[in-house]
Amino acid sequence: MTPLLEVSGLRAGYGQINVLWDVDLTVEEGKTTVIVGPNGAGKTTLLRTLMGLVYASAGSMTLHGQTLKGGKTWDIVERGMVMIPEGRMVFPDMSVLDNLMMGAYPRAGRADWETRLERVFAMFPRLKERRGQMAGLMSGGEAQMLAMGRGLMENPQVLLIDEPSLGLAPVIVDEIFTILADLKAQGLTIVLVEQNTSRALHLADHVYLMRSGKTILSQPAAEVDLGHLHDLYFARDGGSAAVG
Ligand SMILES: Nc1ncnc2c1ncn2[C@@H]1O[C@H](COP(=O)(O)OP(=O)(O)OP(=O)(O)O)[C@@H](O)[C@H]1O
Repeated sequence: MTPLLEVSGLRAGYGQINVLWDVDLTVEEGKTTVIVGPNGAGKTTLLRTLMGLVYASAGSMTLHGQTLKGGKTWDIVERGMVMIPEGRMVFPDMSVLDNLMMGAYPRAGRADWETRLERVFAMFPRLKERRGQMAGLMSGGEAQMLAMGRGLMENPQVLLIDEPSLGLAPVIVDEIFTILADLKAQGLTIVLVEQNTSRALHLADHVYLMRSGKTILSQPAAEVDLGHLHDLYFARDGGSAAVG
């Protein structure tokens, strides 16, 4: 069976700086793929390249067997792939409800948006309570939930989510991971970038470790030896970016 998302020999970067070096990644439908790796390994760059936000200079990336290369972000969202970026990028001067409705603008998000809004409110009751509040006034955890809710309003088949637990209190992290587990149980395909390795491993079907712009380990989650993963994670080596 063709994987839902397949990346092979991917190179990408910013201007003259190459960050990703021959990255390979296979994401099976309905599975949760977790990407871990130290700061600067290129995890965010990989997600941004998949979404057409960073230029891919070599290699291939396909969604449902069709190339993503050269695709516009808007079109990639229409094709069912949605990214929830790191840093809870919400529109601070818009209400919670208007932020959520931004997710209903792409064509993929327009059909049945009322049903999806109800589902998002059921998943995140706090967003329902605060639907009239300006998003800029929300706590970090609420803003993360809003960013996730907006992504879900886009009706994704594949959800790319970048460090959702970053800087949040443990109790909020628990909530976020419970929601991710629910989404997984509903059959959503998830690609999760996370520094909280042990939490992420509980959710994962497959794990990739990235270092210095390369995927240096690819393993079914059930086979991952956490000690070995940590050794690879913290091993000393050179920098992550090079002029290429
Ligand atoms: N807009 C940019 N312009 C130039 N270099 C960038 C840009 N964004 C990221 N980089 C560089 O690309 C490399 C990989 O960064 P990236 O954010 O992808 O790593 P990461 O694994 O997601 O790290 P973190 O866990 O800290 O978020 C870093 O060396 C970073 O400085």
